[in-house]
Amino acid sequence: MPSVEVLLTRIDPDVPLPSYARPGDAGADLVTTVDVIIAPGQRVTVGTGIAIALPEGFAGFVHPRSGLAAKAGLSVVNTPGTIDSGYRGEIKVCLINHDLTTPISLRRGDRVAQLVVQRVEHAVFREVDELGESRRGTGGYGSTGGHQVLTGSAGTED
Ligand SMILES: O=c1ccn([C@H]2C[C@H](O)[C@@H](COP(=O)(O)OP(=O)(O)OP(=O)(O)O)O2)c(=O)[nH]1
Ligand SMILES: [Mg+2]
Repeated sequence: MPSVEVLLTRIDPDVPLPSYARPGDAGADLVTTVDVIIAPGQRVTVGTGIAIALPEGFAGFVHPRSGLAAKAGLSVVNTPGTIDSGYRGEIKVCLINHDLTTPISLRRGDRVAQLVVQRVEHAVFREVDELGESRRGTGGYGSTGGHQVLTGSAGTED
């Protein structure tokens, strides 16, 4: 796995640094600095205890962890959260409990999300009269099929 040095300071000196659980992992796990109970449907923003300085041309993306998502319904409201290279504040995670009935109890130090560091580029937006043709054209939102239409539909019509 290629690597990039990311400068880091600990806002909270007692929480572990972000770490990759396995050698090929894309995401470094982030912990909550606070104990919190998230009621069904509720959201809460927690600190991770760290601040970073990403090199120019990189961004961090805060993703949920699939295990907690599947087992408990825990996710990130703005998934993935975007950490700009110029941001020097504490990385925070806006967690949500998607479970309809059961609260989620988190303890300080629990790994609640994961940070994926990626190269990014700025687009130079150039307005033109027409866009080039493509096989997909304007088709989207299920235009290729592959799913059953469920009852109680909400969303776009086809
Ligand atoms: O999950 C997240 C998302 C964002 N941030 C921090 C880092 C990011 O660089 C900054 C701004 O994020 P974003 O651009 O998504 O939020 P905004 O609502 O557009 O705020 P701003 O007006 O400050 O850009 O907030 C986090 O700590 N956690
Ligand atoms: Mg912004």
